[in-house]
Amino acid sequence: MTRQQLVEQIQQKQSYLCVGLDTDLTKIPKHLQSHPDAIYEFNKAIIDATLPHCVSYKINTAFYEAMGLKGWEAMERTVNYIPDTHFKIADAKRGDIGNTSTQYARAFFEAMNFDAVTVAPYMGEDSVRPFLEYEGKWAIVLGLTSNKGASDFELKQLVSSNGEEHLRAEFLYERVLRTVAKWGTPDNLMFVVGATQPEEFINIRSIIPDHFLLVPGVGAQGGSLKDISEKAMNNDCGLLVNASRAVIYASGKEDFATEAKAIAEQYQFEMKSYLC
Ligand SMILES: O=c1ccn([C@@H]2O[C@H](COP(=O)(O)O)[C@@H](O)[C@H]2O)c(=O)[nH]1
Repeated sequence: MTRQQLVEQIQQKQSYLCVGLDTDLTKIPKHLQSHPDAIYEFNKAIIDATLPHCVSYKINTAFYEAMGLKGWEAMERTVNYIPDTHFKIADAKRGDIGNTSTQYARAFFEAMNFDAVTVAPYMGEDSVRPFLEYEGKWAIVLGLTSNKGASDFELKQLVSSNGEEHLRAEFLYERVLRTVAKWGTPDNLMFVVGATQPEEFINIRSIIPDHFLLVPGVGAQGGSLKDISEKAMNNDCGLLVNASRAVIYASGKEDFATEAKAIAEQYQFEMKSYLC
């Protein structure tokens, strides 16, 4: 999906919600757990219910990989079920030497029909580049993540080498944004920014004004949709805000899909107010 198509979807739907399909067999409703295709059946019901309220789905591959072959099959069937109107993200956090990243890119962009893959930037340009070489596909690089451990490396200040002592030394995540932004364009590169890092949103936008941000951390992790929307939206919206557990586990009973729809609709309603 191109940037223009994504922006059109956001405008049409008046939503920048990404529903996270972090589907865990132990957390889905009891009546589905014994179904031979439980994960796929659950995902299908969630997708049918939330489709009008979101523009994207994010499949966190860990939940599927953990189930072995059956999990990979459920992932593939799920991604094929999502219509092409919706932006399909493999949250796989890949990245390796170029020769290996090329195979990861093939796995998600050729063997499977994802629009984007999340990528860890630690191994540098050759590890990210293979994900940027597909027309209409995207790398979503980890910038400032939503977890507590973001302070272990991402929020560490680098020792200044330019002699500008009056300036605060750069955070590692800022260096990542500035450097990685040169490897791609706002048409094939997004960044992950956690909704739990509100004090950094304005700074992030000053460094990468045009890129889309994939924002996990609202809902179960307590981040604020209002904060991210007011501080980091750009002229194209520029945001995909993810909620996984808050939507898919809105109810643990037979009404799970109806309740997921209701939560997705609430997010869409709030998003509408920030878009106008
Ligand atoms: O910084 C990050 C990067 C990725 N994630 C992923 O997003 C979802 C969040 O799930 P919730 O249930 O809405 O909390 C999940 O797949 C994470 O692995 C993140 O949370 N933070």
